[in-house]
Amino acid sequence: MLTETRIKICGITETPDIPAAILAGASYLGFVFFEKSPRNLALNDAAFMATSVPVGIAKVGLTVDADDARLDEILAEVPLDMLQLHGSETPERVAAVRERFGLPVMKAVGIAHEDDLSRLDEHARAADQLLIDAKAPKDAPLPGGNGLSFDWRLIAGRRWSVPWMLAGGLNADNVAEAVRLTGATQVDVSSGVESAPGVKDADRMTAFCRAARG
Ligand SMILES: O=C(O)c1ccccc1NCC(=O)[C@H](O)[C@H](O)COP(=O)(O)O
Repeated sequence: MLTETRIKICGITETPDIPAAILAGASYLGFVFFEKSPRNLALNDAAFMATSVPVGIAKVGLTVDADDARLDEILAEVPLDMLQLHGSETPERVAAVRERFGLPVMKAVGIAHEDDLSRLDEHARAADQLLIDAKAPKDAPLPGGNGLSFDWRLIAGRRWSVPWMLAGGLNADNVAEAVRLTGATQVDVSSGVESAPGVKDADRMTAFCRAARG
């Protein structure tokens, strides 16, 4: 059976990005709560934006090594459907966040070499979904959203016990090949659909979704 590729557009920063991303074909929208990011959202802005997301489109809150107090603060204001943990959270921390906040958790795992793959297995035991991303270089300003890809052959033919999403440096020109090589049924993009860091571009979102679905 053919399944349509599900798409997450991460780093939504403006309210008009929401209908543009949904019209393009996104099923998940990512809201970044990380101060160092050009896509960081103030809680009141995110809360306002969340009101314009229709039911059926998942609002994903991205945090980096956030403690319980920070997650409490975010969730008190912003009605999210899923948390994306994009720092160095352990499987134990992932399990604790699921338990305490009662939301599905997607754990981002950075891949650069074969050695990194064991972390996917460990996190598959704790998280609801995996987000398989490029490992950020040591001197990168951000732990994700850098527009860098990894060698997709590292995960070709591999499967995990939970749903997973391919991320890292995807764009309209390479996503079809990435899906073909890895067998991903879900993909995530941020920089590849921007005209500048933090500025989403409607035409790029449309081209990306079209290419992802072949
Ligand atoms: O987008 C950010 O600014 C960001 C900051 C801190 C951690 C993660 C961040 N973004 C993650 C993503 O947007 C995606 O989930 C993924 O890394 C793909 O990003 P890109 O390579 O830019 O498509």
